[in-house]
Amino acid sequence: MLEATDITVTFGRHRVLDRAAVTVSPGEVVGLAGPSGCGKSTLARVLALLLRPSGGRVVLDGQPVHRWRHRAPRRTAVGLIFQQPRLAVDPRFTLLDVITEPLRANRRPLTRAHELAEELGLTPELHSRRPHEVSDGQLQRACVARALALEPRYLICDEMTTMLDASTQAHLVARIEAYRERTGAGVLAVSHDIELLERWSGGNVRELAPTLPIKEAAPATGERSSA
Ligand SMILES: Nc1ncnc2c1ncn2[C@@H]1O[C@H](COP(=O)(O)OP(=O)(O)OP(=O)(O)O)[C@@H](O)[C@H]1O
Repeated sequence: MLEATDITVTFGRHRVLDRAAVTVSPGEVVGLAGPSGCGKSTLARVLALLLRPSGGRVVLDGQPVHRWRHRAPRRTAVGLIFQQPRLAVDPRFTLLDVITEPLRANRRPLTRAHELAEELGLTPELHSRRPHEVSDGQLQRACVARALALEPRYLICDEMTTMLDASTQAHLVARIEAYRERTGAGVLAVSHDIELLERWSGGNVRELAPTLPIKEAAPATGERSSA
């Protein structure tokens, strides 16, 4: 189980999350909805172990996460797919490099990259192209393949299909569903598209409420100006 409880995240004076909570069980799809700016992506990054919260705790399969900077194998337990693939890849990489990167970093057989490319519908002529030579949909397919490469136990899909057409969206959701059914992975799907979340999660959707901005701290009595 991937559990985040009492998560508080503050950027400067802005409290983005205030005791937020979400839990994803193995094999489950959880939808995460909420208005723009309420902190969905921030919570997704906390769950993906990329952002250390100011407060609260994350527990991964019974183990509390303490060492946020440590590149331990548990990092590979949670895969993350971002909304904008162009911001999520090195522009010098070919699509095959994108998929191969986590395999290489974790000393896994690279042959798996070709299988993943095929599963995601990336034909061989696309493998050697760089991000500027492919469509957003083709690049996102490579990013999904990259996220699946190390067979994560949990997958966080942050607005994964927002910018894509309906058929590419359906294809990517179907690939992740096939992966979930085969491996029993848990999925957190973040989106503005409530219909997509309802359909994908079978109605298992959490709504994240926006927090109020932190109020200016009142000056202590003794420090009050005489003006
Ligand atoms: N690294 C950061 N530094 C400062 N502020 C940040 C940072 N990351 C996010 N924020 C702010 O936190 C708030 C929540 O951002 P977040 O991206 O989590 O919202 P969201 O609910 O995913 O929004 P959207 O649905 O529009 O993608 C926003 O006001 C954003 O500007």
